[in-house]
Amino acid sequence: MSTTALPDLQTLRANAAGGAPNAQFQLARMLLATDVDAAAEAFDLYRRAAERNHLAAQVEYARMQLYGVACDADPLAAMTGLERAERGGAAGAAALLANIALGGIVMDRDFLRMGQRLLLAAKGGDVSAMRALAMYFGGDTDNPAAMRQSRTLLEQAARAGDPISASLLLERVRHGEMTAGGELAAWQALVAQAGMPAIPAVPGPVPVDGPSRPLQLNLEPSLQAPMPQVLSQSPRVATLEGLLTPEECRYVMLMGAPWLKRARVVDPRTGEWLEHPVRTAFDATFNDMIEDFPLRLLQLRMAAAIGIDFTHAEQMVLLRYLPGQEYRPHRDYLPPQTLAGDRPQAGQRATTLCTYLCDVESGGGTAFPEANRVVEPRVGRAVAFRNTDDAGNPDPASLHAGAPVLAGEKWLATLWLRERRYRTF
Ligand SMILES: O=C(O)CCC(=O)C(=O)O
Ligand SMILES: [Fe+2]
Repeated sequence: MSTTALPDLQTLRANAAGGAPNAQFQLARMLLATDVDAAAEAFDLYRRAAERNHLAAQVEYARMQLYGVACDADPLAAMTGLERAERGGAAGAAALLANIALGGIVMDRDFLRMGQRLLLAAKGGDVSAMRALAMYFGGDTDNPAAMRQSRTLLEQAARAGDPISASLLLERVRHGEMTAGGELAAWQALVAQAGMPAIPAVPGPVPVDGPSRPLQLNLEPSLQAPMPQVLSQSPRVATLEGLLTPEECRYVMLMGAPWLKRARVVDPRTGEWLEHPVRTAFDATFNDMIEDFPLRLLQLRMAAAIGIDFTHAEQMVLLRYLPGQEYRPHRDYLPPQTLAGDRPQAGQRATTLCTYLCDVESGGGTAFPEANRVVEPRVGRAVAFRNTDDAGNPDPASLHAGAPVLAGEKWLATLWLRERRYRTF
């Protein structure tokens, strides 16, 4: 990141109009950060700078193409642009390509190549890649070398200004999984400055202090999931214990917390989104821009655990319930108007997977009245249920509710899985 002061807007505009790629890039970035209506202008500026071989502009231009900002989404064009930027040495391009590859739509799900790309990106200073590798190595709590590597990567990302990494380090210290070093105050300052919300305590395993094994970067085993335990056949309900690790739960909460707002529901008669007493929690949607490599990788595991490909998943939703908040009995399948407006070719929300991200002091179970079962929230546990019958028709027996939280907080990640592919990359 450049430490030199940015030129003023007028000078930038003049230089950008004169065709200077760096001015075009900086102006586009400034416009996107300050003016929601300037996306089209920024897109054009990035395109022009990208054509003149400005690497960071190539990455940002491709990002807009990938997410369909100020243009129709074009993942294939994004990939081509990113490969060009990667060849030029853009760390951000390598990280984004690894992200795209996880979808397995426009690129192969080549886990070895993804790992290499993350290493390259992290070496080049990309904080999202550092975080992704830190999460991967941090899963190996009985290998001291892996835990050291994980910590080093998080520290690097925190030094580069990433508040998520700083929060992850602080959570490890908070739960005695790691001793604080001299940078503790810097992490705290970073987290405070970013306004990171507090998350509930989710203690993880304390790393062992034994002999180290050699480090390996093999992402594929990250997809291994616990076996579903069937609770009911009709409606079809199953639970999965330990689908996410405690640190992954923290990760999901930290990534989503800044975006939480009062939840709304679809009016089944009009298809309109409304605030309603039926759902009184706070929610946040992990849109494409938030969905980084670790978030996509853990969704891949969640979907695979119930035999569905990740690409069928709608954007994951984070829910946070305070005492008294609940989600009254409802069904997850979409009314025809809503379905028609949101990728109808993907079909119904055939399956729901809810993963509890923390323990709840009291209350907050997920109730299935037709099955006479209640699933209690437990950190890392998931409950999966079918919303349609075998013929694909909405199944009214899929009725369920999030019971009121009585004490503590309930944080939950919900994945709604369509019958067919929903994602574009
Ligand atoms: O909070 C719960 O336990 C249920 C959540 C739910 O029904 C949903 O997210 O669709
Ligand atoms: Fe639901």
